[in-house]
Amino acid sequence: MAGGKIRKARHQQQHLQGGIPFEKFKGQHILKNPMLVDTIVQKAGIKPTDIVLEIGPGTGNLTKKLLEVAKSVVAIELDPRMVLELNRRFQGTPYSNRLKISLDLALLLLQVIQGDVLKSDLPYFDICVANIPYQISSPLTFKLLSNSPVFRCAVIMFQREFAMRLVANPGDNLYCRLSVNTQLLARISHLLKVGRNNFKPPPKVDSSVVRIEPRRPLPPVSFKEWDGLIRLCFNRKNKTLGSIFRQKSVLALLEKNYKTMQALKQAQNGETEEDKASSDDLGVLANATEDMSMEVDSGRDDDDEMEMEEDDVAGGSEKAAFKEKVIGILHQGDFAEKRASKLTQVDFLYLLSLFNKAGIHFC
Ligand SMILES: C[S@@+](CC[C@H](N)C(=O)[O-])C[C@H]1O[C@@H](n2cnc3c(N)ncnc32)[C@H](O)[C@@H]1O
Repeated sequence: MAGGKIRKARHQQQHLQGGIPFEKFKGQHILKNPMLVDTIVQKAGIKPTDIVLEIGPGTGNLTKKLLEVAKSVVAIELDPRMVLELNRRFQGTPYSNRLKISLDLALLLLQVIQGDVLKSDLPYFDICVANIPYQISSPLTFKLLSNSPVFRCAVIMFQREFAMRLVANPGDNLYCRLSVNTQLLARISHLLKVGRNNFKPPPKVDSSVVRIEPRRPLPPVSFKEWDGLIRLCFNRKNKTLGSIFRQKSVLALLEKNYKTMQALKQAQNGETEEDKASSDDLGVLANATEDMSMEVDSGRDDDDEMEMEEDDVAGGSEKAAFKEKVIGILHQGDFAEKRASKLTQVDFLYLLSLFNKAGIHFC
């Protein structure tokens, strides 16, 4: 019993830095390998004129190196104990002029902001460098990508599997809605594999550092439309698109959207809808709290049951005609026998344009 208590105390002791016990639910895994910190900072390509955004500075191991190469660092940290530790660590050092720490959010001079990055307005930054808590990976990525003004690049540590999903190509096992959506908005490259022993305490998973460079201009597509199509296609990514688009529920949704759009057009006296990527569209992304990171194919094998057959259709000539229209579009682009798991960005853009031209929308 006493031995158990001692073991427990030793175990907790391992997880202390500067007297702070780390809290796993806040993703507190501190970088303990200085060479790794140097490599991340070097790969980020920071210029002396850059303002760097760091998310989750923790006890400041990465912050210290960032301050050596950047013009300034703005850090957003959830845990007030860490903010105090940063304060303690940098006060009275040559860095303290460059990293002004204060809990007073009213002052514009603040460069460490205490708060939840997902709920904070992001300050201006040229480049983001961060070892983040993995549980916010997906919403944080889309929050950054919807940020305006656009930043030059983000160099971020993610859980390895999340990183591999970000960079996955058509045909890869991990190619998914997350890959297609992020690659629409950014160029993404894998920089570095990081083993779990580089952290204190070590997480249960391996990690990777990834570079994210926002695309500008954005492809001329409404993100809401795009994500509507991608979500449908990747719900069962290994099924043919013909099979997905024959499902009753899919046809019913598209027909409803189609009729709404027709009615709107009539109301607007024949005005045409233009599908542009607008800041409004990206605003949708910023509010996306859903996590699309680990979505998997629903794996259902019930295509035949779900499909809408002609004689199945109640009062159905209108519905049958709509189904024919949808399947016609798939054939027109040679998509009926293809699967989302193998389609490229260009394929999806073309498919969306065919649907939209026919007045069929996904949101
Ligand atoms: C993986 S640790 C990284 C610490 C430090 N950057 C390092 O590399 O040693 C993640 C940090 O993010 C902070 N954090 C967790 N959730 C956050 C959130 N929603 N917004 C801002 N910071 C958060 C944690 O308190 C923790 O300090």
